[in-house]
Amino acid sequence: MSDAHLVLVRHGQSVWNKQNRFTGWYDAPLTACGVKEAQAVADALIAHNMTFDCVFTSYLQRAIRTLWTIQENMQLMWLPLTTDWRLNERHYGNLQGLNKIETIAKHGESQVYSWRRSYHTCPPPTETAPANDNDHRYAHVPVPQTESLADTLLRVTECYKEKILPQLQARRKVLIVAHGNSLRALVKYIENIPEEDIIHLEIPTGGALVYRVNDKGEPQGTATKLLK
Ligand SMILES: O=C(O)[C@H](O)COP(=O)(O)O
Repeated sequence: MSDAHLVLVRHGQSVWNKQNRFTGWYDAPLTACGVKEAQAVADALIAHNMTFDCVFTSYLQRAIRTLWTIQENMQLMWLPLTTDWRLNERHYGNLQGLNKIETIAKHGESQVYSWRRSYHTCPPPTETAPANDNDHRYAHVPVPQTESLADTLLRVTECYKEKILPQLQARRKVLIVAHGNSLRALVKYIENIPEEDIIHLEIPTGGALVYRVNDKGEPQGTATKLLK
C-alpha cells in the first residue's frame, strides 16, 4: 500500500495581507503574488513527487483559489474538493479591517502581540451583529464575534477528526489549504505543542508543511517545511 501523507498549506498572499490588515473571516481575494505563491507550492509538491487523493479547504476565497491553483498546476482538478467553515481563519473580532501597525501604535506592542499570538486571549468582539450574518454561506454556521486560538482549535480539530482523520486512516494522501491561525491550531493539536510554545509558530503565506503518516493514520513527529 502506498504511503499516506498529510500536507498543510497556508493560502498565498491576499489583498489584505499586502495591506497589512487583520483579515480573519473577511473574504479577501489573492493578489497576483499570492497566485504565484500557490504555483510555487504546486511546483515544490511536483518536484517532491507528491500527489493527493483528497483535498480540503475553508469557506474563504484566498484558500479556495490557492487550492484551485495547486490542483490545476498538479493536474489534479478532477479531485473532489471539500470545503468546511471550521477550517476558516481565526475570527479576529473588531480588529478585522484594521491595519496592524496602526493598531500597535494605538494599543501597544504587547497587547497586539497577545491578541495575535497568545493561546487564550480573544481580540475585542465585533461591536455590531457578526459581519457575516447576511452571508448565505454561513446560514447554518454559528458565526463567532471573536475567537482565541483555543476556540479556533476546538472547531478545527472537530473537522479534522470528523472528515480528515478517516481519510488518513484509509491510507489516503491528504492536502489541507487553510490559514495562518487555523493551521497553527491544527499543528498544535497534531504535534501536541504546549500552549506556551505555540506563540512561536509562524506559517508564512504560501508555506507548506508535510507530515508522514503511520499505519494508524496518525501524522508523525514534527512537520517538514517543503518551502519557505
Ligand atoms: O487574519 C489575518 O490577519 C492573517 O491571516 C493572520 O494574521 P496574524 O499573523 O496577525 O495572526
